[in-house]
Amino acid sequence: MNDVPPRASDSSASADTLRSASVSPHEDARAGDVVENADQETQPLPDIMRDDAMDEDAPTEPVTAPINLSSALAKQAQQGNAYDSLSQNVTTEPSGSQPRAPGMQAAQSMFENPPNLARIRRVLFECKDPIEISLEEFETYWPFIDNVWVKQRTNASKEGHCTTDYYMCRLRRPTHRTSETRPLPEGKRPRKKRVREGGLCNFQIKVVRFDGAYTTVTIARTPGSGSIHSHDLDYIDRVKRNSGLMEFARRESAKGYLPSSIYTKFQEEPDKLNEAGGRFLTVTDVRNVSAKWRIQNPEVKLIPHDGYQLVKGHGIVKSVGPVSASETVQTQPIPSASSPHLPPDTLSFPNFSLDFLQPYLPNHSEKRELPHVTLSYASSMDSKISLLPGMQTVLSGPEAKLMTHYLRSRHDAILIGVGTVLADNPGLNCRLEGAGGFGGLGRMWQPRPVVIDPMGRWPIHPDCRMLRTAVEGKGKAPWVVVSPGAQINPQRLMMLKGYGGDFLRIVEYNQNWRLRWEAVLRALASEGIKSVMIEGGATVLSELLNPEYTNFIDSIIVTVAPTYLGRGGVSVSPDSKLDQEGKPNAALNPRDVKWTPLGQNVIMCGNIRQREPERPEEPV
Ligand SMILES: NC(=O)C1=CN([C@@H]2O[C@H](COP(=O)(O)OP(=O)(O)OC[C@H]3O[C@@H](n4cnc5c(N)ncnc54)[C@H](OP(=O)(O)O)[C@@H]3O)[C@@H](O)[C@H]2O)C=CC1
Ligand SMILES: Nc1nc(O)c(N)c(N[C@@H]2O[C@H](COP(=O)(O)O)[C@@H](O)[C@H]2O)n1
Repeated sequence: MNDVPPRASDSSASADTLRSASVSPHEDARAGDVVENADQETQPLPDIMRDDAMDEDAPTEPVTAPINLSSALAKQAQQGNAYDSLSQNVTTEPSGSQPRAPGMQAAQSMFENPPNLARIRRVLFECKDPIEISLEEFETYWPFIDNVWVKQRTNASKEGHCTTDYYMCRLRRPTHRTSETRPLPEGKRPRKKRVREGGLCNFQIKVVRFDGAYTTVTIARTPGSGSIHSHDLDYIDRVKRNSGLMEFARRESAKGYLPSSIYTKFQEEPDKLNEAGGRFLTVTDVRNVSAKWRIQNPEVKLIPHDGYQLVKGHGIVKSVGPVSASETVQTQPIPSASSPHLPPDTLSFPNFSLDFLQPYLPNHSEKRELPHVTLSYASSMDSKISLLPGMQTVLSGPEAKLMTHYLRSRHDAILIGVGTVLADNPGLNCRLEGAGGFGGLGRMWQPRPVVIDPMGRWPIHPDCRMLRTAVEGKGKAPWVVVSPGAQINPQRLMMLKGYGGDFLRIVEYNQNWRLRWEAVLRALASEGIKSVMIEGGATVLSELLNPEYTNFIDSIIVTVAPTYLGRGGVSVSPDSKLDQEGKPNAALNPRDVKWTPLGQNVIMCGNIRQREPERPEEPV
């Protein structure tokens, strides 16, 4: 694990924050931080309980005791909520199966894929970002993608809690002619095996397993790895079959079925077979699996599946005629591919291009001291973001809403002021299909909500949407930025930590006795946050559009709605500015501006801070 940079928060460089040991090991850490946090996570409860800033005598809130995310999920599983998390889905209805009408017989399917298999195979193939998943998820999905990888070595930590397996893409390893490496038995001809030069793909990953109360597995590219494979997943599926798929074949062989019958049954469900990586499965693959089983069971007479027969010269053919009218069953309308496994609030991934956003988005490979900051909000024609103070107002149409959720997925954190939390009780998660909790693994694509609440005014409790979202595995728990004067009693602190959230205390003020934005951003950077999308509200946005902050703001993405909210509305507007001669001047002019219509809205994108020129990727 030497190649994971230590968290800056472990050094003394970070701002004075309340963050310390996490009660919920898997939720608090960013993917890839597992081992570095390991010691922290097993420490006794933090000293924070004795912090001077705490009001130990303050009345306690009605708290349901510190809650650990995994036990919360287990609790929900017992309650039968099928939509709560991927780990829940793993044990529920498999993907590809269709709803059955009452009384309908179970379909004669030979194999059942785990939910969302195609998408998850792609995620585990691309490894775009480090991903932290439960052991159960790992054991369910890894066999279906193990054909891509060849293990290079394994490292185990001294205490044995952490094991790291290093893998390279199969196409990096050369293959040899059998006859060149091994003498052949007499009379046996060499197999016509295609020789492959090594080094065709420089993709390398590590799989870090951390054994604790809740065992997690983190999958991440290693520093020397290329950023993408030099080929697609189909290419590897053609070269080698994965072991999840072959396990289906092995199980069926062990029931004594003919390889050609097993192969035929696979081919009857081509979508499911493709989903499992079996597009290039051959009858020989199945024969090889069956032959292994036959060595132990030579006496068994192999048979075709029910409803099939072996016809000499034709192979396996269906032996039954069409189903008679009395046997037909009215089925429910077929839902879209994976919808039975997704929460009802899932948003479909935009089917329109969002390429116009690209120049304004964070580039996480860029080395920088402070996070990339994007201001993103929705405004009326008269620059109002809500009808009245404290009133949530919808200004984004459906397309712009999808865009906002996409933007959330592209940032490490989403920041808002306490005024917005009190007005909107927002979820601040990414609800696009494919995000963690919405068909994706772990907390992938889920940003960290950050709330600026200097005085601790937010009466945070388990019913807040942000905490519910975290418990349901649909987002991360919030970090609340407070000043030293905030009254945070220990129960409140422990509750938030129990959900995987935390308080960050900032002790630096500006001349107006407001928290210094630079200190806030530095504290976030020290916690590993590389990009922040600031959504609001009016006070936060108006302040950050002032000249003293333009150096901290990279880009601005405003959704403009075709409506006037009127004078009573809440405006986003920086302070007025005068030029050197004292004449009124524009307060801020974003650069590289692009206007893009999206449904009924227009999206204005612009840069504020001068951008560093993009650096070419370092050679490996
Ligand atoms: N259309 C859109 O895109 C959006 C609309 N909104 C709307 O905006 C409205 C809320 O706006 P608003 O009331 O201005 O609230 P904000 O969300 O801007 O929160 C303001 C509060 O945050 C704290 N704060 C902000 N900056 C600092 C700082 N530098 N130092 C210390 N504290 C700071 C202060 O808390 P304290 O007072 O405790 O000192 C301040 O009063 C709502 O109606 C909401 O619906 C919100 C987001 C997006
Ligand atoms: N982009 C955008 N368009 C609007 O019309 C809005 N009202 C907002 N509001 C912001 O989104 C938050 C709600 O988030 P959830 O849907 O609850 O996750 C709200 O708090 C504002 O920050 N944004």
